[in-house]
Amino acid sequence: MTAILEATDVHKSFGPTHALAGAHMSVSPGEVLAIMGPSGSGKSTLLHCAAGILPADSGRIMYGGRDLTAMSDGERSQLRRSEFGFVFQFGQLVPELTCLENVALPLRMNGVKRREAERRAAQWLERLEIGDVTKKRPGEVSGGQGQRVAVSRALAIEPRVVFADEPTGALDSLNGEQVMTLLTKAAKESGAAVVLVTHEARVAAYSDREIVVRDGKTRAPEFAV
Ligand SMILES: Nc1ncnc2c1ncn2[C@@H]1O[C@H](COP(=O)(O)OP(=O)(O)OP(=O)(O)O)[C@@H](O)[C@H]1O
Repeated sequence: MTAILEATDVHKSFGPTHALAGAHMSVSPGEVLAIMGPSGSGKSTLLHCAAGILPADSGRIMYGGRDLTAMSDGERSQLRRSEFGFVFQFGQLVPELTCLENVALPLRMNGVKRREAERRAAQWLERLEIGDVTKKRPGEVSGGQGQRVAVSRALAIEPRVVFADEPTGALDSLNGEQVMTLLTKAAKESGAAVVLVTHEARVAAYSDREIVVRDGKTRAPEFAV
């Protein structure tokens, strides 16, 4: 299938650190891609560049036929808001809002009216099997429940690509497995592509395909030593 997102020969430095030195990745609709590799190898930097959060120094990032690197900051943030979903390891929920309001927030930012946004948010919380947390604030739910709220929030806008950076990094293995099962199932059902950064093989096992980053360069795992 044609890739929805494709990064080619991406370079990115932070001062003297060459975080990416010729990285490639591509993901198709409905596909779960795992980006693996040791700590500091450049996995998160590749995800951030591919999602248009960080500007690459050079290389090409094509999303649905458009070059992300040629877009204005405004166009890129509009794209992130309306077509990309994000799940990170920590601290992504707004502590003052209820779980329901957290999930409804990206919909509200895309112009959906409050009542409709909260109706859809409640459906997502049900799908992620946490319908009972709607009125609670993030500080009042468990780590596993909080991560499911984060997944609900990422999926609520029905994104075409979900970027997940160590989404289970702060969870025990049972909660981690549940979050990965629900995330990949919900993404598959909606035809979204998933770009998953992890250094754990048991998390990467949920992917359809893996690439490995070493010293800022990517390769398929069979070539990695
Ligand atoms: N904002 C930044 N400023 C300076 N250096 C950075 C920044 N972000 C990343 N780096 C450096 O770039 C390199 C790649 O970092 P990156 O976070 O992409 O690695 P990673 O593979 O995701 O690591 P980890 O698994 O530990 O999260 C590292 O040497 C890191 O220290």
